[in-house]
Amino acid sequence: MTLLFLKSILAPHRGRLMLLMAILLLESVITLSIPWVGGRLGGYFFGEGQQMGPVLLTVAILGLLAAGSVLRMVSNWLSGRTSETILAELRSQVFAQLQALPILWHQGEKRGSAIALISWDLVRLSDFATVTLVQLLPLLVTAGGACVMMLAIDPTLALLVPVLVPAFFILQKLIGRRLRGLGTRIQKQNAEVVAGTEEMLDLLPVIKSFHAERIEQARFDAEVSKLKDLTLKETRLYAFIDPAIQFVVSAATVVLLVLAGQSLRTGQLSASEAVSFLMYVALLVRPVSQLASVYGRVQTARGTLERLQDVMRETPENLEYSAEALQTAGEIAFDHVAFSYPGRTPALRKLTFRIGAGEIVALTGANGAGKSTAVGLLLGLYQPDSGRIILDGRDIADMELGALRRAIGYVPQSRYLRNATVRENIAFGMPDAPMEAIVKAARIAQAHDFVSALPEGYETIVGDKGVKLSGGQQQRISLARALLKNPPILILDEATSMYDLEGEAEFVAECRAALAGRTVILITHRPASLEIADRILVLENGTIRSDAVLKGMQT
Ligand SMILES: Nc1ncnc2c1ncn2[C@@H]1O[C@H](COP(=O)(O)OP(=O)(O)OP(=O)(O)O)[C@@H](O)[C@H]1O
Repeated sequence: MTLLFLKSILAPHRGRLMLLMAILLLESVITLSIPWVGGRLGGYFFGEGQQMGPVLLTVAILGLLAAGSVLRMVSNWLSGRTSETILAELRSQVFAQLQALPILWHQGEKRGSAIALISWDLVRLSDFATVTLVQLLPLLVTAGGACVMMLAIDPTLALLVPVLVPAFFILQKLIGRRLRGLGTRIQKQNAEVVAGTEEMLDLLPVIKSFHAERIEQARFDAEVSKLKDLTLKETRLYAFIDPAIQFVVSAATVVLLVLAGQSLRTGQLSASEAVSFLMYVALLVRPVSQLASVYGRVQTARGTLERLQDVMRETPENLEYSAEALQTAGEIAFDHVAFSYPGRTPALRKLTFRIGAGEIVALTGANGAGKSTAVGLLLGLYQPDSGRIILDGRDIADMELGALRRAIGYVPQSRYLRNATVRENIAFGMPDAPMEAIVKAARIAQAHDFVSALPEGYETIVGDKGVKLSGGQQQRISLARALLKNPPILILDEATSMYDLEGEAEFVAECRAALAGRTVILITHRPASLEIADRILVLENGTIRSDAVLKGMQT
């Protein structure tokens, strides 16, 4: 299962990986030929007659070594390049998938795990593919080739094989069993550490004001300590693998040395064969040790692959849309809509109301009454458990999600600003918006005056999440952003809750003209904002408590 998934990830890079493997295989063949030539040279010094003279043999060895080095340079470069390409592609795919996954999926996820996946886990995975996986066959060829050559030189070596192979296998099994699962646990714990850091940065003003640094530090240190313990477990295993394998291989080397010495003494082996044999023994040590760590790395990579697979196999939202689908008059109807968040009591209960095209409706009610949830359903962020939401006579479930969202301008309760200029924040999702339109939207949202007074006006950087602006200023920019989109439907979720009274009054005064011809849902508790509305819908406990038409307002 994981193997198939790995295959699908690597499929686009098969050509490069194959080329890399071919170069490594060639390098293995060259490596394998060196002891053979070395044997001839050694034999010469022991007085054996050789077809080639010592100079030629030395040149041949140097030539082979140089060719090996050149191949290694090429393979290093190609492996690095392929690794970076795979990493960039995987990061892009995971980012796209994370953006397309429903909000509810993200809410069910551990904080920080997505960041850990993109920043850390994927690096391990691309390294695994381009180093560990690609090296596997060349390593086997080098190790196997050395064994075959040794067997050809001295078949008594065959006696060792039944002893060594099971020993190696048992060692691998023992370690592999322990490493399995450890990779996944390390990956999860790493996500906790990332999440802790992220949360601390988010909460820093609160942490400082509550003087909670020590408590937060202790909480973070506990997570780091857990990660350290897990990583140490892994390090201990790797620390054990290498020397253990080295010991097995060295012990075998000693036995082989004795066998070779014995054979040389009895004349079964010629001097050149003995030298070649010893060089093959020496050659065997590195690939066998590396093969041992390949096994460990496979086990840890499995954890990362499973995590990646979990994310990638989730069904993303379909955000494709055609331009024509954007046309809407803006008549909205909720028809017996029910919805519960996972594991919670119903947030909406048979919610039924209608908003005419071009109407301005205030949605009000106590905290937790379900106002934001209703809006979330209209935006297609969540799907109703039962009932229908109808836009211009069509169930939104049958509409293209992208088209639906393009038709709605939404100012959420939280102010989502990015660390960019005021202009870029207002032109969010519309990077080519003309400056006049940006200024016009800012004027209606009562943002223009304060923005103009900023040191660099519309080019002023607002800081992370808009931290260099006041709450009300951030809110004005969020509102300007939604107005710039010029959507047929506008949803303002407490969009003016942080406006000062004057700013709100000015917005309200300009609002009627600015919002004319649009369907507007205002979620608000503020009397001034309620004044803009043609109708007030009061929500209580997930359903409509009252639906009042404000006659005086209908002009
Ligand atoms: N992501 C969520 N997961 C689980 N429950 C949620 C989630 N968001 C809201 N709820 C619950 O759903 C109910 C409705 O919440 P909602 O945010 O829609 O209320 P609201 O009317 O917008 O409140 P407020 O005036 O405080 O903004 C509440 O009981 C709330 O606890």
